[in-house]
Amino acid sequence: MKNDIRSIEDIRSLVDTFYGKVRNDATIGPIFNQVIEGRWPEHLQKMYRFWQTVLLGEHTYFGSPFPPHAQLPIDRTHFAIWLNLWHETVNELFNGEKANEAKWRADKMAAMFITKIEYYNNNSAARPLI
Ligand code: HEM
Repeated sequence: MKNDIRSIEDIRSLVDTFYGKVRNDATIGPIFNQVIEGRWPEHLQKMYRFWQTVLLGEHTYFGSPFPPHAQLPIDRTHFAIWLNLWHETVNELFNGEKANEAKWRADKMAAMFITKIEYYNNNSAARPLI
């Protein structure tokens, strides 16, 4: 029986397993690796803080999630792969309310990112403020 996401150790295991899959994905892996290069440890630390804040209510992430994505060569097909790997990872490791919330939050954030990216692509003069 799988447990729910309850601690920072759970968040680390979720994030590490997920980005392990992301890095190996033929479509989205190279996009991450090109931008992040040798900064994977920092990126993972940041993502622990992000999900710790979102899921555990422990406010360790102070940032703006969208701007780093604004100029990436990504569209809904990339987000579909990202979300598929995220759902797969959450389901493999956890079960419960927080696990469901992790999937729901990612779905919502991805939808918001896609809306913004498509908007900026169609309005080349506009620049993301936040
Ligand atoms: C195919 C889809 C995605 C790609 C290619 C992508 C890629 C990236 C990259 C390259 C960075 C910047 C890393 C750096 O330079 O340090 C980043 C940061 C981040 N991503 Fe994504 N991402 C994707 C989807 C998502 C989704 C769906 C979420 C939310 C659930 C998300 C949340 C974040 C957050 C919170 C950061 C840190 C922002 C900050 O600097 O404070 N990403 N992502």
